[in-house]
Formats: sequence, C-alpha cells, structure tokens
Amino acid sequence: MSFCEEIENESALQREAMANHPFVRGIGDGTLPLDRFRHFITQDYVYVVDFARCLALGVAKAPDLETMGWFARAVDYILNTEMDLHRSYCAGFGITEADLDATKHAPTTYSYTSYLLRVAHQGSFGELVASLLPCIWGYWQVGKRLADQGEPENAPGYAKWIRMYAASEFQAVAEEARSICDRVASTAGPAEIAAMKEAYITCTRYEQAFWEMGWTLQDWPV
Ligand SMILES: Cc1ncc(CN)c(N)n1
Repeated sequence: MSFCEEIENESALQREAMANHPFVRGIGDGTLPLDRFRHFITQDYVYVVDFARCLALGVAKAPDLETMGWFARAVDYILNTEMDLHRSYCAGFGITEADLDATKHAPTTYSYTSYLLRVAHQGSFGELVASLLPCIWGYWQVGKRLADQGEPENAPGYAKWIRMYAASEFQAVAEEARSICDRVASTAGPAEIAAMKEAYITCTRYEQAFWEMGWTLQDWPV
C-alpha cells in the first residue's frame, strides 16, 4: 500500500465527516445560504495567497529539478491565472477586488495558514508536501463527489465551483502531488513518516474546520 493510500485509510473518518458537512452538502444541492458562501470564498482568497507562499517554499526545498519545476509551475499558475479566475468568480457573487484586498484572515483561516507556513518554513520537504495534500487532493474528491451527484440546477454559481474542482485538469494536478508525496515517503525513515502523517491529518482537520468557519460565518469577536 502506498503512503497516500495508507494516510487516506487512516483519515477516513475525518474525510467522510468533511464530505457530509452541511456546508458541502449545501453547495451540492444548491441550498447553501449566499452569505455563508461569500464569507467562505473571500476567506478562501486570502488562504490561496498563503498557499502560494507554501508552494514557493516547496520550490526551495524540493530535492530535484523536476520536483522544483512542478512547484514552480504551481506557484505561477496560482499567482498568474487562478487568482484572476478567483477574482472574476467572486465578482459573480457581488464581491469586488477591493473587498478581497481588504479581507482579513478569520480565526480558522489564520490558524490553518499559520500552521501551513510553519510546516513549510520549519518542516522537511516531506512534511511540506503532506501538509498541502489535503487541500489539493481533498478538494478534488469533494468536487468529484458533488459532480457525481449532479450539479445543482438552481445555483449556477455553486455548479461552477463544483465543475472547477471536479475538472480533469485539477485531478491531474492532485495525482501529481500524490505521487510526489509517495516518492518522498518511499525513502523516508519512521520519524519522517510519522511527521508527514501528523502534517496530513492536521491539515485534513483544518479543511473540516474551514467548512465550519464558512457555515458559522466565523470571524473575530470584535
Ligand atoms: C481551504 C481550501 N482548501 C483547498 C483548496 C483547494 N486548493 C482551497 N482553495 N481552499
């Protein structure tokens, strides 16, 4: 069994809870209240900026040129393509570029991205890859599952979100990230494997907390 298959088995409970979160089900059937989605998508914007910083640290830490190239292409795609798409997608929900620029991290976003950045700065390359995987692989799984259920006809904005993450291009990126993770794990010792699992499980939990943040409109008390 590969490392990724093993950690996916070990995190089956968390991943199932994520797929059944009311926020995710609400995207799938189109019933998610718009204010909750707007909160989520603006928080996701600041999340993705920090995610790009982690990928950039992946360029610096990757063990070989091919892997450095993969991380470099991912950073370029996020900063020079995906952020534009994110901005125009948000415009469809009445969220302006100025709104996005003014968005401050809510507590869960702050905690999740701070953890990712700490792992990216202080952890090994294996921990870095394992910490990014729940974001990349997890969203493809959620997107695919919702797409298989059938897009919500009454909510074209949510249908577009589902299509974005269920797309075969996104699947290809997720599979590449998985194989980088498996490659690193194949030569890692027990301590490194344990640290990679810890990073993966923690970020899987944070993914769940991120849906919860959108669902509860979580923000700072004052
Ligand atoms: C919180 C979160 N997790 C994952 C993804 C998908 N890259 C995302 N955009 N935001």
